[in-house]
Amino acid sequence: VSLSLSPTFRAVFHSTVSRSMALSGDKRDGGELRVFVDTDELSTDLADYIAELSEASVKERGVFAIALSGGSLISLMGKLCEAPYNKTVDWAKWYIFWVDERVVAKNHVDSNYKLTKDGLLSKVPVVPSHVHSINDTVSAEKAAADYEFVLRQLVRTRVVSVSDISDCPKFDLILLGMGPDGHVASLFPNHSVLDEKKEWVTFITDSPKSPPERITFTLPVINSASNVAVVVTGSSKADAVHTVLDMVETESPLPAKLVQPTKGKLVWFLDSAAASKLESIKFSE
Ligand SMILES: O=C1O[C@H](COP(=O)(O)O)[C@@H](O)[C@H](O)[C@H]1O
Repeated sequence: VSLSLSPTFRAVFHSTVSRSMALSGDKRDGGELRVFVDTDELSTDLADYIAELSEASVKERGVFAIALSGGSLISLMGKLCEAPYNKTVDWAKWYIFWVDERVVAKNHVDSNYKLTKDGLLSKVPVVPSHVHSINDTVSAEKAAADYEFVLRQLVRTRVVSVSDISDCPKFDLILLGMGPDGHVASLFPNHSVLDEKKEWVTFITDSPKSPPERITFTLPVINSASNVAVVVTGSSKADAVHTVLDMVETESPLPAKLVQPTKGKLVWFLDSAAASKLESIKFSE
């Protein structure tokens, strides 16, 4: 696909740049790629995407269980706080979780909870008791165990669905960002946590990105979701995007490449800077 960013092409650009991604060695149809001219257009489509999934899930199950990452994702979700979404989304039916969290106080500048509260949750009418953040008064190990316990209760009562092929929770939507090193959630390259198969929530104390202590959903939980979106912007991530989506051989796969929902739907949202090194997409002025 060769694309140009001419004004007449803009509308076509974000709606038709879609290709089937082969995400593993087998022949599964892997997912959808959406590329946007800029972060503003990406944010608009992301808000639509989340609102549509929320509506479908509330219709089907009566609730919407969504797990959020921190980082740049939260400001990219900002349009949800504006019209029409602030009024049309059924916020009272949302149950909110964190895919990963830094083990710091909830009012600490590094807290993913604080970021989300300031940037999103304080601006829309979510129900406080539906917001499930970690216990910030205990060790990383205990915080992960406590969080998994809470999750197990909510799976038991079906606030969060359960996978029909494993005992894992099946979130209606998991939203991920990706770092320039290819990490997603707090799953970092070459870290043993990538091999965790039994736990739903685990912890690390040696994150290469500060702060060192974090809790994170494991890959089996992420890959059991009904929908997973990976939202990536900026040129600093273009190499990692190319490595993952163009399936460049690496000694060990980048964590983002291991995001392969077993039965769910995967969508990558990229701005043109993040997509700039993709082989099948050429940009010109
Ligand atoms: O440390 C983290 O980084 C990733 C990526 O953040 P971004 O700012 O580069 O988008 C984020 O998804 C994760 O939740 C966070 O803990």
